[in-house]
Amino acid sequence: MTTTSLPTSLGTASAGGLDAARVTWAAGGRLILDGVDVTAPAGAVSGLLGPNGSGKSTLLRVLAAVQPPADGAARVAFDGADLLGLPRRRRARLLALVEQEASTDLPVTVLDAVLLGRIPHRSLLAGEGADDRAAARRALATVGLTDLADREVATLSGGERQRVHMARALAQEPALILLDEPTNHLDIAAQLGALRVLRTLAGQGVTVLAALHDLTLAAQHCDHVVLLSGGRVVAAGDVRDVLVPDVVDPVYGVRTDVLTHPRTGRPVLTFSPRD
Ligand SMILES: Nc1ncnc2c1ncn2[C@@H]1O[C@H](COP(=O)(O)OP(=O)(O)OP(=O)(O)O)[C@@H](O)[C@H]1O
Repeated sequence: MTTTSLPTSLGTASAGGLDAARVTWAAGGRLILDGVDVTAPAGAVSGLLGPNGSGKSTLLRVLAAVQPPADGAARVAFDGADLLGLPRRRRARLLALVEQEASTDLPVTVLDAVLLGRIPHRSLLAGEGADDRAAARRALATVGLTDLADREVATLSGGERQRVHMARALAQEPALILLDEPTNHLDIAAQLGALRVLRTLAGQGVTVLAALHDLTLAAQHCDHVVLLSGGRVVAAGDVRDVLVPDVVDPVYGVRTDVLTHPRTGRPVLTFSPRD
């Protein structure tokens, strides 16, 4: 496992944000997450960055209580509540997880798949109501899938499926959304569309934490980033502080040049092999 000892400036979660500390997870006798502290401020888009295998997906799954932390020292607070200790149904009303390889082979229509996001909001024995269908339709419209509502999910392209996952999470109307590579499979316009949806959610006060591989995309669209390497946080904070060669180069084993975006003034990163 790679470990790096770069300066870490942890951002501070504002009230209502995600604030996790000492998150550890192990598998096969190996420490995959090694005491991770991560914050995601409310009303902001936070990016979770790091090389392949650095622990991004694992961290998102532990934060979402899909897999338990390795020990009781972990604390995952959201809006002041102990997220891991909440009853499952209450947690499902608060948080949505959009996974990278969510199962899509069920013989269901796009609309039915998105309606699954409404389950936490329904009483146990009730079927879906008009409110649920309206929320699902809104979510489909937001990701541009209205015309595909009646198609079977199994017949969709990779990018269309990715948008179904996003729509299901939107239909859930969460206060915290965790996304694993939400731009995976998406063309450039669709990537911008997905990031625009996240920005809109943040504008509504939702806490957004998204694992991203594209550092320039993160630099353009994230308010705050957390960089993982070898299961540890090596830096966190404003993109202009974290996405700099001194931090990025040792983590990714590349040479980074940072340019300035002609329209936004934000960093654009280009990479060369390290000689
Ligand atoms: N159940 C498991 N058993 C053994 N090792 C695991 C398990 N789950 C994850 N790992 C290992 O933990 C490490 C972190 O995996 P994870 O999927 O969290 O990384 P990631 O940063 O999301 O990577 P990528 O960018 O490639 O998606 C990897 O080395 C992976 O092989």
